[in-house]
Amino acid sequence: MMNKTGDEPPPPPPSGAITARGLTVVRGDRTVLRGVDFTVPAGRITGLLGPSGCGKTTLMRAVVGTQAEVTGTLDVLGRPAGDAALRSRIGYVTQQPSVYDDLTVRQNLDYFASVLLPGRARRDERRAAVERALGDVDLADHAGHLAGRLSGGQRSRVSLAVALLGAPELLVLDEPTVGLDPVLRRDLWDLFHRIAADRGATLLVSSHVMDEAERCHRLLLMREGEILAEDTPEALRRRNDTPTVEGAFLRLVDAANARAATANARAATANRAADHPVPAPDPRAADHPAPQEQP
Ligand SMILES: Nc1ncnc2c1ncn2[C@@H]1O[C@H](COP(=O)(O)OP(=O)(O)OP(=O)(O)O)[C@@H](O)[C@H]1O
Repeated sequence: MMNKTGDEPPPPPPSGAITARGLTVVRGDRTVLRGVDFTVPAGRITGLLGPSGCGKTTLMRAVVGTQAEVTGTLDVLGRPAGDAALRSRIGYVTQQPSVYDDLTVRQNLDYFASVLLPGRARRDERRAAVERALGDVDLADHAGHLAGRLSGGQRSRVSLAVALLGAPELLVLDEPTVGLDPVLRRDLWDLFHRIAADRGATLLVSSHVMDEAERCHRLLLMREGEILAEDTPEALRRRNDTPTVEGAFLRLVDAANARAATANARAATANRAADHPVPAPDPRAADHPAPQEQP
């Protein structure tokens, strides 16, 4: 209830950059996310890990506000997900690099900067944003190269540079390292860490490669539309008594499967009982009570 006298302080903002409670998403006839709860802390790199099809992209789309049929509570940077005020505060890189192959790296950035920071009055701001983004992703030396002639890793970095143009507080990166060789993957992860450390930005990065888990400050482990666990890699390894996050994930999957099997067995027993109910007592029996057992 609002306090009309204004003598009560406003509620504190949620502690995480992202807080989800009972988040549910239906796509077509499928419930893809099933009432999930999670928190993404500010200024850290959170890895969203799980097998293909478990709902990582759907969760990210809900966070950036492009997903329909979302229910539950989802706060992003202190506002409800999808709020118009969040648009310039979030950078989103989809799985498909969204760059124009027939433009140079700089032309791509100039174009997206003109959409993000329109108008003559902002020309200097645009130039500065483009230079900063080129430097952030270490592509200043390739600014004049056609995007279509770049390697996969360089194209990924152009997509990332586009997302960095508006200096977003939250970066949502959907499988940014997929298809890259180990050296390029390591370089990109180093870049993510620099962005988090230098800018204090929050990163939510999805992957289905478990060894990338070790590079994150914190993890959300997903499976079949549910969050199996959220914690640091170290805590997940320790708690599940395994040397790798992959081992922890497999143990959590086994435990979830065992719980599901128990629940299914209980439901089957209840259904059988419903199909073969115990007959109601015959009211006539009350007139002729069964003989009592004698001690
Ligand atoms: N437009 C859609 N309509 C109906 N179902 C969809 C749609 N898009 C995705 N799905 C389903 O939602 C589920 C989750 O998909 P999602 O893309 O979120 O998974 P993911 O974990 O990101 O997978 P990947 O790692 O392969 O990208 C999948 O079973 C998929 O078939």
